[in-house]
Amino acid sequence: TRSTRPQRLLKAVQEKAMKGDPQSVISTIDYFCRHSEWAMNVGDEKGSILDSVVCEVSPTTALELGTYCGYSTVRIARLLPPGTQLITLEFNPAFAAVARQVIEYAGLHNKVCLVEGASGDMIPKMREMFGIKTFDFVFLDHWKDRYLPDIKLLEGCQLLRKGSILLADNVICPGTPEYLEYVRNSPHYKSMYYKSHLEYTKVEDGLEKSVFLG
Ligand SMILES: O=C(CSCCNC(=O)c1cc(-c2ccc(F)cc2)cc(O)c1O)c1ccc(O)c(O)c1
Ligand SMILES: [Mg+2]
Repeated sequence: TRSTRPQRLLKAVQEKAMKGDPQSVISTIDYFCRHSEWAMNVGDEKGSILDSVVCEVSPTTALELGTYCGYSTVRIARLLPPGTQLITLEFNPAFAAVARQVIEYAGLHNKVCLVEGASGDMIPKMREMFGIKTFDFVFLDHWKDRYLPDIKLLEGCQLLRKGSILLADNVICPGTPEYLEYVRNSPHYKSMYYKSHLEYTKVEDGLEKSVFLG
């Protein structure tokens, strides 16, 4: 049967990237998505903004919602010091299977814990599963209509603390209107928009960074 796009992306990584070298995994995926097949990774342009926010926050506990092929997982984990933990949640088992191999190929499996499941089910289990008190950093990149319910769930489960940083992908394209309206108008968040482009295209998109004020 025909291979899937994530499988073809993984093959490109295994054939062209340097094993154990996160930057070469990132560059290989970006090249594949620009020159072979577009894929919904955060990409290099928004990825640089993601890098700068991760470096600024230097989180000890981080959560990613929506792993896909593991591209942003590798981007985040490569910047985390030893002893820190990135938990990444993926709903789709086929995506998760590819992501595990991309993360492993980059040599970052000791910093990342990939959990398969729906965010709505898994977020309430985070504390008991991982001994997490609160998340310093959350990257939202999963189903766009899950962004708002999931941050309300994070608040409800006391998994955010004063100063926790949320960074949301695709707030323009495909768009997350309810989420944007909430974080930009809620007294519990201070929000700012980083204008950019949809990965590998000239279409406008951007990242929204929101600080939880408690
Ligand atoms: O990860 C998933 C599956 S949905 C993939 C989300 N991402 C997108 O849909 C996505 C889409 C586009 C895009 C596609 C076509 C266009 F024409 C334009 C833009 C770009 C992106 O950057 C994206 O991130 C998940 C679901 C539930 C869970 O509870 C969970 O934990 C995870
Ligand atoms: Mg995205």
